[in-house]
Amino acid sequence: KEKIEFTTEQQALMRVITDAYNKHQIPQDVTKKLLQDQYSTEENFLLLTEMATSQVQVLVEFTKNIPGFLSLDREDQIALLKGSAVEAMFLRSAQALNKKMPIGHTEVLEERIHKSGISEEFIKPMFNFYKSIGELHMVLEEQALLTTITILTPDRPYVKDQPAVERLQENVLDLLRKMCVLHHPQEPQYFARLLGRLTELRTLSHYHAEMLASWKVNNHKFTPLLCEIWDVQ
Ligand SMILES: Cc1cc(OCc2c(-c3c(Cl)cncc3Cl)noc2C(C)C)ccc1-c1ccc2c(C(=O)O)cn(C)c2c1
Repeated sequence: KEKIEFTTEQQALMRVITDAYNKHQIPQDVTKKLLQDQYSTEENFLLLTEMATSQVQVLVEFTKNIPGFLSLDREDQIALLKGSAVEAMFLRSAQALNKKMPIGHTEVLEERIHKSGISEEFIKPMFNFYKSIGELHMVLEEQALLTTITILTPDRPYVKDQPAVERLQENVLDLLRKMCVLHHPQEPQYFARLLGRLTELRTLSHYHAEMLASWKVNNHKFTPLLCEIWDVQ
């Protein structure tokens, strides 16, 4: 059995990332709206748009706390955020739907996603992904590290200094590998399974581009922040 040891740097990195992940959450007033408003397709779309906009703000704040991120080239920081936003949000919504949300919240949230004008062909892979994340029973630290690894993906479009991003991502990958052995000692393949979800995320983000296009066709409006991060409009 491998004895897991964390270096001082790794312990600091783990604490900074986990604290940031905990600190930046969707505000209660947005989550509360989930239970109040009506269930029309239009109402659901507006609520989801508001959650997505709030989620992007949460994501930007979280990303700024990733050690080394703000030392990257400014344009590369933008390229990483734009390239990873959808994937990080799918991860976060999957984790939200799988965690013990207050009674009834999960069902209401799922219902609103089902009835928001997303066509069936995208609903299926989306909920399959939610299920596959739920089955992993990730601890919070693993969720935070996996989100960080998604953001620090070097081969996003327009990233100029990929090696600089690789160096940051490698530190987080090494830390996640150790965390997986520590929290899932019976499952030697657990780390590989987690990274396999990142491949599924890329597929989902391709579906997402088509989802946005179909919403646009039905003349659905997005917020300026979403238009900017998703290059729509
Ligand atoms: C649940 C959802 C949806 C969402 O985006 C909603 C959307 C998506 C889309 C879709 Cl449906 C699914 N996954 C990712 C995308 Cl990005 N694509 O377009 C839209 C809008 C613009 C219609 C953004 C964010 C959350 C979300 C995340 C975390 C939490 C959370 C917690 O952490 O405790 C509590 N609540 C209520 C959350 C809600």
